[in-house]
Amino acid sequence: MDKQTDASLLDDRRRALDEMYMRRCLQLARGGQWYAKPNPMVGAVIVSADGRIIGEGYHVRCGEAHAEVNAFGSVRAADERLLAEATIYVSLEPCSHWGKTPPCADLIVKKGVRRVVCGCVDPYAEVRGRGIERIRQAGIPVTVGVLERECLALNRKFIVVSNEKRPYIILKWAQTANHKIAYARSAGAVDVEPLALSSSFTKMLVHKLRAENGAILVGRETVNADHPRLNVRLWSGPSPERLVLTHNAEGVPSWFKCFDNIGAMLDYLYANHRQSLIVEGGTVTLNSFIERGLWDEIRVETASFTVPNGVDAPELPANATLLDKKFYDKNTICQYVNQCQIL
Ligand SMILES: NC(=O)C1=CN([C@@H]2O[C@H](COP(=O)(O)OP(=O)(O)OC[C@H]3O[C@@H](n4cnc5c(N)ncnc54)[C@H](OP(=O)(O)O)[C@@H]3O)[C@@H](O)[C@H]2O)C=CC1
Ligand SMILES: Nc1c(N[C@@H]2O[C@H](COP(=O)(O)O)[C@@H](O)[C@H]2O)[nH]c(=O)[nH]c1=O
Ligand SMILES: [Zn+2]
Repeated sequence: MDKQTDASLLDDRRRALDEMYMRRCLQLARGGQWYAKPNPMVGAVIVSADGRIIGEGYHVRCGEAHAEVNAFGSVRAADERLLAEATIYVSLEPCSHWGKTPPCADLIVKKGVRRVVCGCVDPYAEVRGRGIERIRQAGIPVTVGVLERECLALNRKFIVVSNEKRPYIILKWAQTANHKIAYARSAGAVDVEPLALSSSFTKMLVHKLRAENGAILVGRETVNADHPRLNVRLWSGPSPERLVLTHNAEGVPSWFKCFDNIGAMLDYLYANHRQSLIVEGGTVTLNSFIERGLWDEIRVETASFTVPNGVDAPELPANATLLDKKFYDKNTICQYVNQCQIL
């Protein structure tokens, strides 16, 4: 075996090991999904020279310790001496700024590990490569970009908020097999029965989605037609803030906050630290987001039956890329992402 092959075999082995430990970081990071917001979810593991995980942690709650601090804190006293030869893996670049806690890059340098591996650069303007730079300047090698897509995807809401200064936008609708979202309404008709498209199981998933996102929006016609509650009743967790788009707020129930344009509504959500928004519809409202390219994810539930003469569902935008398709009894739920995004 020549030298070159030897070296590349070693590289392959190291890459595979790096990916394995980074997978554990990603798994740990998800523990922060409820309370880390609006901070990103981050996981870290510390691996001794003989490949044993001697410490691990994740960012549990906004304002409290970062993943790296918790990982170092979990190392047993008997294993402290192994740190000098250890590698720390972190799903996001270690921070370099004083936020609610001190910089993790400084802690890593102080602890004096042998190597640092991070999943992706922190897109947050105050960090964005400065954490990596600080560690390298202290003479510790840093590998960047292990499982990068997964690490970025995990925090896509945080990334959109940081880069676009607006909430992450999920367009969501349920439709019949012939792409109708509601029964047809004749002019002036009131109290047309809402079209039941979700099953009892997928309804539960809808409420889970509500609990995971900061705000939910409908158009005025949907308020008139459905009298929706839009709260979390079939799952546990906080209800999202409820919003309506309309040029005339008169008669809209008081639990809705009304806006007459999308820009002002997004600015309000950003200023109030709402990280994500579900746009429930109807079609006019969904299309006004699609026309402006203002969406990050689309979730479409399709039932197996058809109705004649209903309200047409929006057309999927050309850059919608299928990420996931799941089958639940007779219904399917497709999740699309915006191709223009980092994913
Ligand atoms: N199956 C499903 O998933 C869903 C079905 N539906 C169904 O959809 C039907 C209603 O849909 P549709 O008729 O398309 O109406 P919408 O619910 O989308 O409401 C349209 C109205 O919302 C306001 N609006 C929308 N976009 C903007 C904007 N960019 N700026 C300001 N105001 C805006 C306007 O109100 P105004 O005229 O007051 O200014 C507009 O007339 C209902 O029958 C409902 O049952 C609704 C949601 C989900
Ligand atoms: N009918 C229908 C949906 N309709 C949406 O849900 C709203 C009602 O919410 P709530 O009052 O909280 O139950 C309604 O106004 C419309 O926006 N959604 C779905 O996922 N599947 C369905 O089958
Ligand atoms: Zn940190």
